[in-house]
Amino acid sequence: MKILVSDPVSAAGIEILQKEFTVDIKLKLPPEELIRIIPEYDALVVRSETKVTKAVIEAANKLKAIGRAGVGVDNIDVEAATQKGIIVLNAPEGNTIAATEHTMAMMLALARNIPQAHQTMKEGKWERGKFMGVEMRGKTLGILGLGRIGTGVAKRAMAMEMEVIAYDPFINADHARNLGIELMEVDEILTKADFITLHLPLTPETKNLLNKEAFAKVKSGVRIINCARGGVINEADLAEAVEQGKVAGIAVDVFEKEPINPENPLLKLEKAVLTPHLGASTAEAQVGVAVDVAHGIIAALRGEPVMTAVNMAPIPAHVLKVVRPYFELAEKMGCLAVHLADGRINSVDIEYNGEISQVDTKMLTTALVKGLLNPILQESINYVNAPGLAKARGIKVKEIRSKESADFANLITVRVRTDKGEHMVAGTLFGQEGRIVLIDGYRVDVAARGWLLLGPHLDQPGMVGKVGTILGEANVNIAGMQVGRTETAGTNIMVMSVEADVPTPVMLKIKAIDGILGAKLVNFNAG
Ligand SMILES: NC(=O)c1ccc[n+]([C@@H]2O[C@H](COP(=O)([O-])OP(=O)(O)OC[C@H]3O[C@@H](n4cnc5c(N)ncnc54)[C@H](O)[C@@H]3O)[C@@H](O)[C@H]2O)c1
Ligand SMILES: O=C(O)[C@H](O)COP(=O)(O)O
Repeated sequence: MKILVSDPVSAAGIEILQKEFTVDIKLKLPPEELIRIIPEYDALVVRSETKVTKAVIEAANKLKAIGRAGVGVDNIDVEAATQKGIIVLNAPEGNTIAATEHTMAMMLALARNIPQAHQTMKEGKWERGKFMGVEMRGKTLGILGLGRIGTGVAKRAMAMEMEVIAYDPFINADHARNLGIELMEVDEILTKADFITLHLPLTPETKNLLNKEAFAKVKSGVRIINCARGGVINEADLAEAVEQGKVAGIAVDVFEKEPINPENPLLKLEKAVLTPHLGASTAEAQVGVAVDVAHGIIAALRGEPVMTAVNMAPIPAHVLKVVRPYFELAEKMGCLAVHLADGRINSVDIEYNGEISQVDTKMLTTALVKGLLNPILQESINYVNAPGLAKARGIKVKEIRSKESADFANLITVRVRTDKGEHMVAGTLFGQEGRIVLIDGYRVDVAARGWLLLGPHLDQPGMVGKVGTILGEANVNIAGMQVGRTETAGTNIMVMSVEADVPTPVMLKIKAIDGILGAKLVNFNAG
């Protein structure tokens, strides 16, 4: 598989990718060139410079994953990617400290006019009277967006004896209070804060959050720091507020257009401290995000769940710990169930019994649906597109969770209903190994790997021998065999692990044996 890296990403991440894939590094690609070459690639790795537009995504016929070595994904058309089943993942934690520290540096530089004073020194001047600053201690800092970076800034500001207030509608007020931060609405922050710092993503909701109307409400002499995204503040309105003296100064790292347009009004302001999007520019952060994004890309290309995907529901760590060992089993169970089923699938019920039912099992359900669709659809199925593809095919997926579990500590049961009948498979973990323990009500114990030949048959002598003879004549080795029985005698199921694919003519011979009630071959290696 081939990966394109189109922005500067640390060698630490590239080397991880190169161990498994061919990696092309092509920087500063013009948009039309990116569109031209993207069909060759299975994954794309970017930072904030490459614009992954709808047109790029439409041209990307092989693309399975887009990795962002950093946090903000506003340069990627996530919706278009989701519609195409492309996983978009980021590296949200690697640059948190770097961006937090840059914010503090910008705030202090702004409060003490450091860049402006430095510039006069370089010009051979000694202008002590010109650069009167303000202290941070005792001032109110308003934080817009109390996520990873916002919280880091809050903690550091409190160490400098600032009062911290914050706006974040998605943060629990008790959580904020425990940190010593009072949550407020934006307007209240505008009227109270001496310093305002932004740590919000750029989304349709946050675009132009600080505009002319907002600047009309701010405390006169407020200082504003933006190390989040250009576009969250309207630059023209900000420049006007600074020129009018309503805003005493600004420190800005991110711009509506990057690289910055030479006409940008912020460039002309004396009371502006500006850096060219350097928030994540530390050696440590770049290694961190590159390594994290490399692991995310590898997981995505292997078809495993991606913990940092932004177009999949995130899985909290305590849930992940419980469900992670079951991902592969769930996927294989889906694969087995779809092989058993004849006809059009109407619904899939997945029941979780035991301890596992006590956590959110949505991602396991997605794994199972992925395994179920993989053998029947041409396109590549992943954790992003599986639920949508099932829905588009009219398959109703239902989860049932119950703490009760009769014979096993944990059991996953899938029932597939088609227009021709119903089939079921149940599985559990023995230690770390996934085992299938029920097939259509027959008690079995098989590992879900390799090739599995299933032969429901009449409970009469000689059945296994006849199948074994046909396989032997076809030179197909049997690695393991068992017969599943139900309480009610009459029919059994033979389950054979075979060491190679069974050719169709051989399967037809097996199906034709008198007493065999339809044989199936499941290839767990596929997909
Ligand atoms: N300058 C840089 O180099 C640099 C580096 C890293 C991150 N960033 C930017 O900083 C932003 C924040 O990063 P983070 O790691 O703290 O992310 P985060 O996801 O941890 O925090 C973002 C916070 O914003 C809040 N939020 C989201 N939508 C909101 C809305 N409509 N109104 C109010 N609050 C909203 C969320 O609840 C969350 O708490 C990123 O989105 C990125 O754009 C910039
Ligand atoms: O969102 C981010 O992670 C930062 O803005 C960093 O962007 P960069 O990777 O382009 O430096």
